[in-house]
Formats: sequence, structure tokens, C-alpha cells
Amino acid sequence: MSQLKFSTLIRFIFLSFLSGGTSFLFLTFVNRVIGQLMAQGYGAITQTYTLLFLLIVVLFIWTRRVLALAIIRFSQSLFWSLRKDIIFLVLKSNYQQLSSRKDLVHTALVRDINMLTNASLNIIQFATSVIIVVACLVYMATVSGPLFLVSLAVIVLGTLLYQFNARRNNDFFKQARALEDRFMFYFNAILGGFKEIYMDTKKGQRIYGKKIARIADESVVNQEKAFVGLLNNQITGQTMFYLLIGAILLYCGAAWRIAPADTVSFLFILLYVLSSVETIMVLLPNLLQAKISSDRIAKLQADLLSEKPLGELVDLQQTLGEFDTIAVRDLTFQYHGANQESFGIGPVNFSISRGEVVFIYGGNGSGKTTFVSALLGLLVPASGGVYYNDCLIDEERSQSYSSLFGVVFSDFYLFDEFYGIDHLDQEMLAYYLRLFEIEDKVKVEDGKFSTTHLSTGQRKRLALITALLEGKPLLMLDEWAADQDPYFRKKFYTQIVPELKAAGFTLIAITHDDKYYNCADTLYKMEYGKLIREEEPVFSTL
Ligand SMILES: Nc1ncnc2c1ncn2[C@@H]1O[C@H](COP(=O)(O)OP(=O)(O)OP(=O)(O)O)[C@@H](O)[C@H]1O
Repeated sequence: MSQLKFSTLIRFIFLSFLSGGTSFLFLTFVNRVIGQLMAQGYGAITQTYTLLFLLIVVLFIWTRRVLALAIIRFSQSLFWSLRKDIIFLVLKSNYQQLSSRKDLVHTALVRDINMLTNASLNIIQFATSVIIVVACLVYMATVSGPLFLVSLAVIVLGTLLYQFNARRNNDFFKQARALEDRFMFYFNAILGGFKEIYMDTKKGQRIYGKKIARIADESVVNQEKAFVGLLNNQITGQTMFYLLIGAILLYCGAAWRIAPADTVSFLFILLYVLSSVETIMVLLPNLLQAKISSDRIAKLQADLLSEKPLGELVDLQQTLGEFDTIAVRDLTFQYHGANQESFGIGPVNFSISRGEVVFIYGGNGSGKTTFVSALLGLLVPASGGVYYNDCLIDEERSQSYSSLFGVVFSDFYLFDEFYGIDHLDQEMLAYYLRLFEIEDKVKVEDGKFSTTHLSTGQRKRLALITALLEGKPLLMLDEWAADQDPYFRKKFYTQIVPELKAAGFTLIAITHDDKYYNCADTLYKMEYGKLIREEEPVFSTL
């Protein structure tokens, strides 16, 4: 837990000592009074004992309150700092890193962090119990050396046995965590595909029967093994303790001629040790699981940080000059999947100048989106590169370069606000709402849309308006017009595109609308990962 600062750690150690110390004080007080009672009868109990007793109780209440407060504060700040930390890293990590880890991030946020937070509530109780055990052992050594040595031997043996079994249990807990990842994957599939499932309940039943139910069965068996292992450990530990108490009470005291008062004192402390050991045993499974969750969170954090973090966001138009050209030179990109024949594009050569309108078409799976993703700086090319005003876009500049584009992806997400705009131009907004014919459908109040419950075509219009208002010099639209009706599609290609060009936008659009290919200045065709520039006379008559 890197979040645990050194000063906090010292404070917790101090509080644990205080809490353990108070309990130990109470124990020794009671033990001393029992000793006095046995030696001198009730006459030995003076007012000093009552005062001392009250003092210990007050100290106990105070330490418990301070501890409870410290734990609550710590666990809550741990919970939120981990959540914020992961979301911060998610926002910092690059596209490729994140897209392969979305499920892991989800499980970390909903399961691991909760697990760790709950366990953190137990850490001080755990530490307190450990301190009580250690303090009691020292005290036991002063009461009777031989009995202490026997007890120590039993405790060491018990700990070794526990360690041996715990290792196996830990594997079961790790397996449980992996099963949880699988469960989350199918749970997300149910949430994401609930419409399809609602339309055909067989799909849901299959996911339930073939996946979730199997994971559940596997999980039950696995958890049973883990918890039975722990229970066996607890029973072994307790049995060893009982045998030890029996041996001391029935045999050792008499055989080794230990004074009965010392045997009673010793056993009294031993029983106290037993209750603390039980607390440790009960808390250990939670802490073990929390350790696994903590390792998973740490690994996720390390993975998200492992590749080069995104560079500082700068305005490339200031550092490298106003946008003039973007060129792609001999760019290749290959997906790295388990599949040996994973898809790749290139070498691709491409260029676009300020104010140009470029359309890209091609068959499904030919690589249009892959190419555009590389052009936008989302995918890192295997070789070749992207040049802005003749300057190579390296990893350091990649994020700043990407932010030059206003985008509407084919699987776009419509945010409920203009998050990317500092000062909203109300006049332009009203103009675009009219131009895209949704002024009656959606209003904007305080930069927030009155609704996002619109048709797909209308949502795409709103997403494009957002991109336009962001005032980026370049626009990239992936099959934007595919969800528009014939009337608006025509309006888009014949009126809106020329208007955007006249307004100074540079446009790259992936499209299948061959009827409107002539609306582009330049047309490219993507075929099996190769980008081919069409000659103008060919496409203007297509
Ligand atoms: N994340 C990924 N990992 C591995 N392969 C991928 C990944 N994304 C896409 N592909 C593969 O790359 C190929 C090209 O996909 P891409 O989305 O670029 O095609 P496209 O031309 O945009 O198709 P469409 O017109 O259907 O949108 C596909 O065959 C697909 O299997």
C-alpha cells in the first residue's frame, strides 16, 4: 500500500501499541487482583484498586475512540485516493494500454478497492492483537520459565503449521480473484447486451447457464476449499491450545512443582492469548484477500504506468506553427493478438492540407478505422510515422497532436456537457443547432444538454456540433452519415461539408456513400490494409 504515508504508519503503530498496552494493563491488573484475593482475601482490595480500575477504563474508552476515528478516516481516504488514483492513471494512460485493460480497471474499482478498504478497518485490531500476544508472552516468561518454554514451543509449531497450510489457501484465494475477473467479464456482457438479451432470452440463459453458473460452481468449490483450509487451521490451532492448557493444568504444574498461584496466573494469561490469537485467525482471511487485491491494484497501477506516460499537453499550433499539412509516411501498424495472422496495415502514405476534404472508403475490415486511429495518434505505428507541418509526431507530442482533431467515431460517446469547451459561443451553438435541425429537440443550459435521449442520427448530429464548437482545425468523422436519413445525408454532403470547408475546417471522413464521393477534394480507397489514392476523374464520376 504505497498510499500509506510514513507518518501515518508511525501513528498507527503508536495507536496499536497504546491499544494493545491498555488491554495488557487491564489483564495484568485483573491478574494482580486475583493474586491478592487468593493470598489475602477480600480485605486486600483497597480504594487504590478502584481508582486504578477506573483509570484503565477511561484510558480504554479514549484509545478505542481515537483508534476508531483514525481507522475510519484512514479507510475512507484510502478508498477515495485509490479510486482517484486509478481514474487519474486511466486518464493519463495511452489508448492502447487502456483498451486492453478496461475489464481489469472495472474489477479493481468495484471489488479490489472495497476489499482493501474493508480490510484496512481491521488492520489496527489485528496489530493490537499481535501486540497483546507478544506482551502476554513476555509476561508469561516472568511468571514461569518452564511453562513459558512449553507454550512457546506449541505456539511456534502452530505458526509453522499455519504457514504451511496458508500458502495453499492463498492459491485458492488467487484463483477466486481470477474467477471474479471472469465473472465481471460476463456480467458486463449482460449489462452491455441487455437489449439483445431482452429480445432473445435464450442468449441470456446461455450466458447464465454456460458461463455464470459454471463460474459460480467453480467459485463455490474453490472458496469452500479455501475456507475449509482456514477453518482446519483454526481448529488445529485451538486444539493445540486446549491441549497445552490441559497439559499445564493437569500435568506440568504438579510434575514441575510450580506454585498453584503461578499456574493460575499463567493459565489466565494464556486464555487471554488464546482470544487474541482467535481474533488474528478470524481477521487473517480478510487480510490475505486484501493482500491479493492490493497486489492486483499495484499491478494495474504499474501496468498503466509502465509504458511511457502521455507527454505534456501543449498547443502544437504555437510550437510547430499553424496547421498546414499532415503527412503519413511509410506507416505500418500490426495488431498483436494471440492470433498469428493478426491484422496489419501499410506501408501507408497519405497527406492532407489545410482546408482539404478527404474521404476514405473501402470494404468492411479493410483497415479504415485502424488507419485513421494511427493517423489520430491513438495507435503507435510499428514503423514510419505521422508528420505535422513536416515534424515527426513522437510519443512526447502524440497527445498534443491528437487534441488537434475534433472527432465523431462510429461508436461515439455523447457526453452530457461540453466538457472540452472553456467558453461556449452561444451564437454558433444556436446556428449549428438550426443547421443540424435539432433546435427543437435539445436545449443547452449552463453548457449542459437538456437531454441525450435522442435518436442515433440526432445524437450523432449533437456529437458533431460538439466537435465543431471545440474549434479544432481538423475533423475526423467515421461513417457519420450512415445513420442519417436520405434528406439529411444529402444536406450534409452538399451543404454542410462545403460550408465547413469554407469555414476553414479540414475534414477526413470514412464513408460508404459512393453517391457523394465527388464532394471530396481527395478520395482514398482502403484495400486489405493498403491505402490507394483515387485519381480525381475516376471518383468524380463514381
Ligand atoms: N483491437 C484489435 N485487435 C486485433 N485486431 C483488430 C482490432 N481491431 C480491429 N482488428 C482487426 O483489424 C481489421 C480491420 O479493422 P478496421 O476496424 O480497421 O476495419 P474497417 O475498414 O474500419 O471496417 P468497417 O468498415 O467494418 O468499420 C479487422 O479485420 C479486425 O479483425
